[in-house]
Amino acid sequence: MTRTIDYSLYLVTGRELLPQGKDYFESLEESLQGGVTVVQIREKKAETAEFLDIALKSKAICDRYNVPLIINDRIDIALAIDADGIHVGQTDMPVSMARKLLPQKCIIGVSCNNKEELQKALENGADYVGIGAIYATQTKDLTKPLVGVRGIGPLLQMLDGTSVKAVAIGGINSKNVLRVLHGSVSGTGHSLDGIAVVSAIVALNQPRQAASELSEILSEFKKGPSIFHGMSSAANGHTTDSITSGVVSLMNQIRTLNPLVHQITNSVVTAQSANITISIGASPIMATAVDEMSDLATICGALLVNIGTLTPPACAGMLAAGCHVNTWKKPIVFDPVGVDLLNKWQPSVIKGNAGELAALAGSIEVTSKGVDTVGNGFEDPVGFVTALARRERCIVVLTGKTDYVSDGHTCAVLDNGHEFLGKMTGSGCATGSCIASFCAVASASAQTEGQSLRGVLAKGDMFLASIAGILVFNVAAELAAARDDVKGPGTFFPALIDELTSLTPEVVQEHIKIKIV
Ligand SMILES: Cc1ncc(COP(=O)(O)OP(=O)(O)O)c(N)n1
Ligand SMILES: Cc1nc(C(=O)O)sc1CCOP(=O)(O)O
Repeated sequence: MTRTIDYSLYLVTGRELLPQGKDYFESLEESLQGGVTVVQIREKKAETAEFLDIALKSKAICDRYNVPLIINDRIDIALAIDADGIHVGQTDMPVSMARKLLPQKCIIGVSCNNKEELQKALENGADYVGIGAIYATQTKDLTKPLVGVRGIGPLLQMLDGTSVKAVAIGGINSKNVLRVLHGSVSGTGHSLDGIAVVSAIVALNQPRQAASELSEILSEFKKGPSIFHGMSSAANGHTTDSITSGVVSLMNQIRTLNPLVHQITNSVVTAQSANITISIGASPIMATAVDEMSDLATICGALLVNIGTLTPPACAGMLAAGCHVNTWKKPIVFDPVGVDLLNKWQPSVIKGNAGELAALAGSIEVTSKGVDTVGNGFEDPVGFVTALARRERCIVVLTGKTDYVSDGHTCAVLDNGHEFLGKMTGSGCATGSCIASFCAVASASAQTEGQSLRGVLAKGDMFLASIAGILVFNVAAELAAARDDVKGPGTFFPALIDELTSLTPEVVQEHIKIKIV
């Protein structure tokens, strides 16, 4: 009978990567102690006798930990040591032939880089697939395009209804593993069965510690709450009353906390967004240089990435900033869309107008002219944002005359605002600054004592924070537009800044127009 394999933490060996002086067998044993669940012996340069010797000794060690052993490419070695299975690449022994040569109990894994290869692996009866390479790697010369985190989901979806398992491989380490796990879930909810690594364990002096850290992240991810690991508490049943009191609480905290909100935004609105951030009680920093991103991630409360007038340095800054901020488990608000960036880091909130979000979703229902949406928007905006939030595994905010906020389960429909906002450039960007500021407050004030944050992408209720950001901005806009000194869009903006500065939670509570669907 085929052995049941736990693919969670799949170690592929690489003797050439061992730190100087580290013994291979000692490293293997330590990684098993750290929580490796399956091992593949990959020897690209060893002669047969040496490969056999290593495989035999490795098998004895794996047996002691009851961990299955797989052999890379070589069926003869797999047979000789009674391995649990083999792993073949696209140019190795075909799966159907390997199946004939190996005992029935042996599992067969195949490397897949794209849909065609995966389809063939399925037809040929593979037991599992290694999807890669996800990121660039120093361990192997790659000949095919990177799959990227966002390329995994569509491949996993092809495994729906089959018993074929999947691991991701290539450049995965303790810093990016959570992004890989989160970002790869398919639209049908199919997740990876595990991750395969070489250098993230083998190249380290402390393989036990490295394996244990990865193992902990994997198990926390598996048992995490269903809604994006704490980014929304809406599934527990938000009502309009609970949202109102949550918004009041965030507003009460923002001026005391005065969170630093790092914003990489387009050049048209930089000063305006910074002033709006100050007026609501947060503190903006509009840095773009890559070198500053690591330090900024330690001190900022949240990051807003707003792609608009993209320049190569700003783009590099966005890439680096997101990775560092993810590491610190702080919120990222993304406005609106750069798929390459989403391969590298995970936003907590995606915010955009109908045209921008349609482009991200690949929908042709709505198009854009410049930054503006053409037409009336989506026929079913609630269904659209809810589905997109589920797919992107974060809060989605659709802005417009009516604003929609969803965490993939609950959708809040917000009807505050004023037509002058549509006549002011960058009002959407300013909403992003407000959302990011309240995300920073929600994150800083999240109660996480006694909870492991290993599997968590960002602390705090980002659903509530997004609603707070929109409400504060839109209620202030209503108050500004109603003032006697405001004659039109020109006098509106300074009045808006004044109203944001003096806005109280009580006034927001009085004006709030919200429906939960
Ligand atoms: C789990 C897993 N996935 C992919 C590979 C790569 O195998 P292959 O394509 O055969 O390339 P080489 O390992 O031969 O370089 C793997 N080994 N394991
Ligand atoms: C062995 C291997 N196969 C890959 C594939 O894409 O099929 S990537 C890879 C190397 C993975 O090493 P590391 O974890 O050090 O990046």
